[in-house]
Amino acid sequence: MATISICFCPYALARPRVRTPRTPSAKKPIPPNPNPNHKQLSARTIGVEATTYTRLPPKEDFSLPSLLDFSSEVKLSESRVAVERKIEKEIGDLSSEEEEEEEENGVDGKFEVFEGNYDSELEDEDYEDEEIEGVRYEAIERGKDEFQGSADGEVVNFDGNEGELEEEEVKEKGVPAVMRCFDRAKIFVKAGDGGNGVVAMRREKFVPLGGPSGGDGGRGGNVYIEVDGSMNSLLPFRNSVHFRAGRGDHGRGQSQNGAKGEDVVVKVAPGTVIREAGKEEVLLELLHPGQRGLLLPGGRGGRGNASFKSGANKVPRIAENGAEGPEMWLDLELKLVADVGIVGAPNAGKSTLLSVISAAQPTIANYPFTTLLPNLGVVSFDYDSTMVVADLPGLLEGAHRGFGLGHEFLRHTERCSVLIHVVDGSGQQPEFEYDAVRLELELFSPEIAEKPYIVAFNKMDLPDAYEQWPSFKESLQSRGIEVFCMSAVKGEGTHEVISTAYQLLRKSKVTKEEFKEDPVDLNHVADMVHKQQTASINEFEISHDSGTNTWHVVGSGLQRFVQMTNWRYMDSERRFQHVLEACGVNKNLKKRGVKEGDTVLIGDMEMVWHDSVSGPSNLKKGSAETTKWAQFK
Ligand SMILES: Nc1nc2c(ncn2[C@@H]2O[C@H](COP(=O)(O)OP(=O)(O)OP(=O)(O)O)[C@@H](O)[C@H]2O)c(=O)[nH]1
Ligand SMILES: [Mg+2]
Repeated sequence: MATISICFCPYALARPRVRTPRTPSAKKPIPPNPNPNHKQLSARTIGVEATTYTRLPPKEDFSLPSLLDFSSEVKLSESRVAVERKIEKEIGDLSSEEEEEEEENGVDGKFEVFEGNYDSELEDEDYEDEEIEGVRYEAIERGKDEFQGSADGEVVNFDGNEGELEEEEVKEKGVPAVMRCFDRAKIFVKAGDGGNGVVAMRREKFVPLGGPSGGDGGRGGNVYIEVDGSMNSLLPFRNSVHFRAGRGDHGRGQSQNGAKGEDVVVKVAPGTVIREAGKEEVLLELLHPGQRGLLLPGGRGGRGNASFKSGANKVPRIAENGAEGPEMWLDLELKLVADVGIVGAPNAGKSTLLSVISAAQPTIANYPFTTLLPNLGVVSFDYDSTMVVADLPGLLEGAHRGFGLGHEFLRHTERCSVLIHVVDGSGQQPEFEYDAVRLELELFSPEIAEKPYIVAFNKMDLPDAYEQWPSFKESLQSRGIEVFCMSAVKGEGTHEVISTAYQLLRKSKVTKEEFKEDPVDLNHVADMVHKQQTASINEFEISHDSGTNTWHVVGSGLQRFVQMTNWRYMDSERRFQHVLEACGVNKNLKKRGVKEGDTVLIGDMEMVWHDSVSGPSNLKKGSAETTKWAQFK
């Protein structure tokens, strides 16, 4: 008689910035740059008011002793740190250490297995040591842990994988963590495993031969993804990375099925784009608050022995493990959903404008990069006419090469329909400032540059701006650009700016509605996973590693069958042999020339092939060949 061997194998797998003095008396001439192409840094002092920066001074300027002597010199890195600290404080415990890994969702798994009280005659008939014609595999228990899962409730350990991925993550240098995490996140989601089915026999007074009564395991919890209108960043994912749905309860005696595992809902901000980690293809794009989709369906519960009862096998001693819930790492990227985006050089007055036109209270201060993260505000005109406006961090010349901060956030304008370009009218060269920012937008994305926009010439309350306005206006108008003047601080002229933006928005909305797309299916990822889960057991591929005499049988249906086989029960092995025979694995292997002693790998299972010497005459009543096994679903 042939020996069968089955063994389990573990599855592997500062920039410095110069601030000009604020008091007129402290004005210092800006040193000429030796580079003729270098345009003068528009850093100047206007009373106690703003200084607009359109570019960072070249590095060598910082080593000039004359500049180092400035008593009022402030380094950007310092101001950035200060502002960052402030932001971290605002968002509460975000600066605290990384959260401990969540507790594993495993179930203690203390369930009773009822066995016994079955007809001894049946036992003799059904459970004699039978043989099947052809080949057989022998189980070798390689590690206790692998088996423990099926009996005691699995505690699934993902640490290996997670660790690897986290280690691989390359930290972007130069961008503070709070900014990196504002609109990007990497999360791990896992649907719950199904609960195990059990073998139990009904033992009741006056009910002789009660028969099998082992209940099925409960289905694992699902992972849902939902758009939460109150969120406007992905910062919460900085502290919680792992989302695991609950495991289904195991079945119990008296035909009691296990309860379904707890679902988990991952809440994201409107405008979040979801990709599988490391891949380009977009899985989901979530735009509207309240949208909800099923991301990963929970694993099926394993069947208990009551489900295996049939005419030919009245007392089955077999139960399945619950199916493992699917898992994946996801890259989340947020592109804010705002109707209007305010862009411009640092310190131009963008946040001031937002604070005047909406109830938003962004931080406003007379230094560049006050705004480190985009701010959103809602502008209401009437009861039903509102628009969402985003104030973005300032843009510098060279932003596309990584200068300043604004470029990091330009992608948030991708979803805006209209842009308001704020120019600091009191700057030395407002037109140059305008052109520099415009160029950056074009370099970032031609699509953004094509969006309708208006120019708002700000700080008209200052004499310098007032003086420069006529020439600026003339120059831009001659280029066909719509330009407005305003004083954001005083709230003068802002209404014209914002109403024009609203008119443009309405126009673009009308055009967009003409091309309305079909409603999006948010469950398609789950459908894809479900399709994989229900793949036919007959679909598999066999590959051969001639060097090591190893055969790999790959097929998701077959692999799931192997994972759900609970070797603890005596009929499991017979069913296993039967299924491999029935789905054609044995036949295919023989056809491909498998030899005695070769290793066959199916999923996590390692088996040794033995040519059986037994023939058809060895088959006995109740053997795997004659027993009708419940179909594997
Ligand atoms: N006089 C005058 N000052 C203004 C006006 N608008 C803004 N400011 C000042 O300009 C400075 C910068 O304003 P912010 O609104 O923080 O500028 P910002 O464009 O948001 O700057 P970043 O966030 O650093 O890019 C502040 O000191 C404001 O008080 C204005 O219309 N007139
Ligand atoms: Mg700002």
